[in-house]
Amino acid sequence: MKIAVIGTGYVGLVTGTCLAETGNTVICVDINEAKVLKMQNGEIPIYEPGLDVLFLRNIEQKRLTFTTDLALAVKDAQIIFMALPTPPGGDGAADLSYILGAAKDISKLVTEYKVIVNKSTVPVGTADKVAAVFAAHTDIEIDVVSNPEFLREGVAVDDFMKPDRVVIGTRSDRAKKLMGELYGPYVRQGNPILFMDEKSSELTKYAANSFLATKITFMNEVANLCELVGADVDSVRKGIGSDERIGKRFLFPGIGYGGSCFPKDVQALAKSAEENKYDFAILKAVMEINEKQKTVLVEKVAKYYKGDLTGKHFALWGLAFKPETDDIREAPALYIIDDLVKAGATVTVFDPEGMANVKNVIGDKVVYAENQYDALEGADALLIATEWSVFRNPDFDKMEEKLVNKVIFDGRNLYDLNKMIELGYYYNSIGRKLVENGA
Ligand SMILES: NC(=O)C1=CN([C@@H]2O[C@H](COP(=O)(O)OP(=O)(O)OC[C@H]3O[C@@H](n4cnc5c(N)ncnc54)[C@H](O)[C@@H]3O)[C@@H](O)[C@H]2O)C=CC1
Ligand SMILES: O=C(O)[C@H]1O[C@H](OP(=O)(O)OP(=O)(O)OC[C@H]2O[C@@H](n3ccc(=O)[nH]c3=O)[C@H](O)[C@@H]2O)[C@H](O)[C@@H](O)[C@@H]1O
Repeated sequence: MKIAVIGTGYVGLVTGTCLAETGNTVICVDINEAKVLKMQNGEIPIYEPGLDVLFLRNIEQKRLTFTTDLALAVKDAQIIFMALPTPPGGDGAADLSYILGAAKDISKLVTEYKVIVNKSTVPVGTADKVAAVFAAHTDIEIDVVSNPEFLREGVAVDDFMKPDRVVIGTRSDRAKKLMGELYGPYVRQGNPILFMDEKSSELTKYAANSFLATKITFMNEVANLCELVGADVDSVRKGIGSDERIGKRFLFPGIGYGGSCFPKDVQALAKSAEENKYDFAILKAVMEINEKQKTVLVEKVAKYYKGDLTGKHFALWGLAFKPETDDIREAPALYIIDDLVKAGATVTVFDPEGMANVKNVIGDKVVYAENQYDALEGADALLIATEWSVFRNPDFDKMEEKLVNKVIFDGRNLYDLNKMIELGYYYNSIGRKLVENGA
């Protein structure tokens, strides 16, 4: 099939590349000229494991092309995907200006039937709004379909190629048929395509993200309680996760959920409820608790230094909001840096992929180390904000040579408590026993 994808961010580029991989001809459009030029030259603009191989192969086989020319992309496309930003507006509701603006631009270019697919995360009713934009500018028949994306950064290719489910919101049989054909290759293992109406599809996306954010938040609360009562959150996590009704995944406590989606989507769903005069109380609690959770690591640090961090120097491992991505949007590490610097401390950071993006945002607020061990040079303590694999089994001898004190504040529970006792560390993690003085 001939496909156009508008927006080549984390979702658009993965969507375009993976659709090309199953034999479709895909043209991707972006307004960022520098980015498009890069991609035309075979350079991938984001770090996403496994995507580079597919990206290059499909460019080489001429199934995947890039342009800034919307008219060129729209011309032959049977299906047009919009994978555009939906950031929070001033009031927390999703800002639809990218979507509605692109819809208007596309509506002026269509000359025959097309399926317009909204892949961005958008509030209930957006498909109707997009359809209204088209109706205002063209008489050509189109169908607007809601097809939310559930991929996770870091494993996006796998999530797209083998999705748990594909959700397609449309009441048009013609659009249903085309979308069903397009997604056929991705559901061969029996994972379902769930057809539903547009509104249910739009709400499914927000409900999924908000449910997952709630699950994490619940565990963060359990972890905080574990510390107070002397229980171990790892044991509790396994204890409840073995119950299939609860499930093992997304039960890891930490320093608050971050990223470009959970924070904005929970907020947008709460706003949507409010607009419909519904008090979605649990979402308000989730947001409030998550704000608090972002501060727990620095609070532990402050307590250890009796409230005075002036002149202290810290190493921070992990900047990306999660491992295996260079995405730093709403990364807990950024809040930690802010709090430490405000308290008069200095920070040296290391992240395998997120350093360039952080430098663009906060410049020389911190020192950037060449590798994880250099980051420890002269540090009073190490803080861990992201669970990259390279941090899981480090060379503790090397660490000891560089760290001024054997002190670790771990926001991701990477190390075994007995090992920390054996190595003689002060080790403060989330929801687990505090290790100090070899016990
Ligand atoms: N990042 C993720 O893991 C996921 C994101 N989503 C949703 O997908 C949507 C897109 O998210 P991301 O890919 O993360 O965004 P992004 O910010 O990474 O990418 C958006 C891209 O759209 C381009 N763009 C902006 N206006 C344009 C226009 N008028 N024409 C062409 N290109 C334009 C930007 O230059 C940028 O390259 C959002 O609604 C998000 O909530 C859904 C599932 C996963
Ligand atoms: O709509 C989106 O953008 C996407 O949002 C999340 O994906 P993503 O943000 O890439 O990453 P997750 O793995 O979900 O992690 C989100 C945040 O939750 C945190 N988290 C996750 C799992 C866990 O057990 N504990 C925990 O604190 C992570 O550290 C991270 O800060 C969802 O998992 C995807 O299904 C969805 O498509």
